[in-house]
Amino acid sequence: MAGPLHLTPRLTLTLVCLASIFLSFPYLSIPTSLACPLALLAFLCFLRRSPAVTQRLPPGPPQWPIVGNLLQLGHLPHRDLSSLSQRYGPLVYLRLGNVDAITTDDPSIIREILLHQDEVFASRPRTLAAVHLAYGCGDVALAPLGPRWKRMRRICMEHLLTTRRLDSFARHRADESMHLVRHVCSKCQDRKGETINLREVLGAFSMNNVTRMLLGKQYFGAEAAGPQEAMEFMHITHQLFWLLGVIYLGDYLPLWRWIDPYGCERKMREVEKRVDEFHTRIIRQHRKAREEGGRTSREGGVGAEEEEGEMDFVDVLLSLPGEDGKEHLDDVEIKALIQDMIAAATDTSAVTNEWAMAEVINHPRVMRKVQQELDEVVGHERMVSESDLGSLNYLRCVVRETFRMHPAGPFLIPHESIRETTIRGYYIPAKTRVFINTHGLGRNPRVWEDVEEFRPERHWLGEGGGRVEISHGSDFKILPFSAGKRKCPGAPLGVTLVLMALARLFHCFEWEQVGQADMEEVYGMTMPKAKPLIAIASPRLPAHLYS
Ligand code: HEM
Repeated sequence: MAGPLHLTPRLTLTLVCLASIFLSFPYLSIPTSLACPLALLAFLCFLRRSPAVTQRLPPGPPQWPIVGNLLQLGHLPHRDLSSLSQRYGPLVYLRLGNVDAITTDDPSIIREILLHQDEVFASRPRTLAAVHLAYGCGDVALAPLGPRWKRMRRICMEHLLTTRRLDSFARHRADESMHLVRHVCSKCQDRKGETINLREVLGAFSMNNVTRMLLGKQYFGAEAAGPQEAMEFMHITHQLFWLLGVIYLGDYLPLWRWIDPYGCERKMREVEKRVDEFHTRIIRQHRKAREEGGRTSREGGVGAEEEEGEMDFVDVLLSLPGEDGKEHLDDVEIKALIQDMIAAATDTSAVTNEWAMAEVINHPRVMRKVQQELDEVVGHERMVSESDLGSLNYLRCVVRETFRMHPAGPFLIPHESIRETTIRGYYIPAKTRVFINTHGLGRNPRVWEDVEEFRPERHWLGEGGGRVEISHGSDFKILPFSAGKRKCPGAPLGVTLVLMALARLFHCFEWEQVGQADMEEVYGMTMPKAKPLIAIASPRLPAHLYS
């Protein structure tokens, strides 16, 4: 099939295409002398693809040689894929470099993938970021389907994220909710009218809640671990999120991986090393504390069950037996789980809270209704507590609407098929990458009316309609925590952190927008606002409640 290579129109197109990648893709820039031989080699591979297979694939946009549809993905790929879905239908096929991919924003196709064919589609691609930043895919979130993922997920479900364990941290969460209120209060009382950077405030709230559970430490605030450690921790986690979110060309065109002109893989290795040192230190400190205590749980003469309830996650992991009769889990397994808990829990809830605050502050009508509900359910003589959250149905609609418009994971975490299959008669090859476009789903005009309008009432079940659920329903029209084997195991905790922060902030303060509302997003593993949310707060409850 691949004859002698003249400068045919197709080859010319190929080379033009390569030139445009070098110009347009931030992680590629290679000398032309290297580009040409690579281009020819990749071009031959392209020509060898069987047209018979392509014919049975789902519809999709025409592909460029070598890069396929990579150039169609800009800096907001979820929006680019939505446009393709609107044009080509509910199931779209793409060729991203040498990777087969499908995307969908349609509830029935999503149900097919996550429910009916969960066995086929519940794996993960082995990306370079996952290899470097998740201990060789040895964690839960980025691990391919298999016995190791199953075991690690079971540890999460049976030992870390159980209702009993999460209940045992309720006191810490209550402390952190009060700390959140005081943090904001200090800004509006000392310097009246001072603007508040809600990204910082909400980021610290999520981070402290997670590090208290995980490491037994608060990182920002009164009992903080120390400014240097906190800064280091924040810096590493930011780098980690950024690298996990990057669409790295080396994952799609491995031939060019070694060029890495912007040093992306080098950065991954650097962060990998720093993260590993950080985790090694945490484990060492915990082991030392356990040795000094001379036991596996805290002193004080309480019963073993009660003591175990007070262990932080690292303590729990250190106390678990390992595989094949080993006395303990391997350090690498513990580190991979610590890594997952930090990465999966902090950013998701902080990003959701910032979007919800931005939308509500931008819609004074919604803010009044949220506060009216809080005043009815909680009143003005006490703070909101976790037991109130189930009764705040309008606030729950606000969170649902936030997830519709601003899902924390715009593509969930991309799935991968383990074997070939068909969907609606279309052939889907093995190892196809699956981009379930939750951003596109929430703004799909075939599913929702007035998609750009923030209107929590659309989720209202009516008086006596029961509690508004925040995770997905059987209609798959909204999917904040996914479904099936890979669904988020931290959803109940995530919902509590989101509802609690919002309830406290709207119950305790009036909010005023600073400048123009700005609702632009940036793409990443999570999808934050492009600019941090800045607002002005003033207290609305009696002064003694803030002290
Ligand atoms: C508002 C908060 C949260 C949101 C919106 C969220 C959302 C998600 C989403 C969309 C996924 C990917 C599911 C898929 O690929 O199909 C996921 C996976 C995961 N989440 Fe969450 N999450 C949140 C909070 C948490 C918390 C608090 C924890 C743990 C403490 C957690 C732990 C995990 C883990 C371990 C996975 C990987 C599951 C697997 O691959 O088997 N998440 N989450």
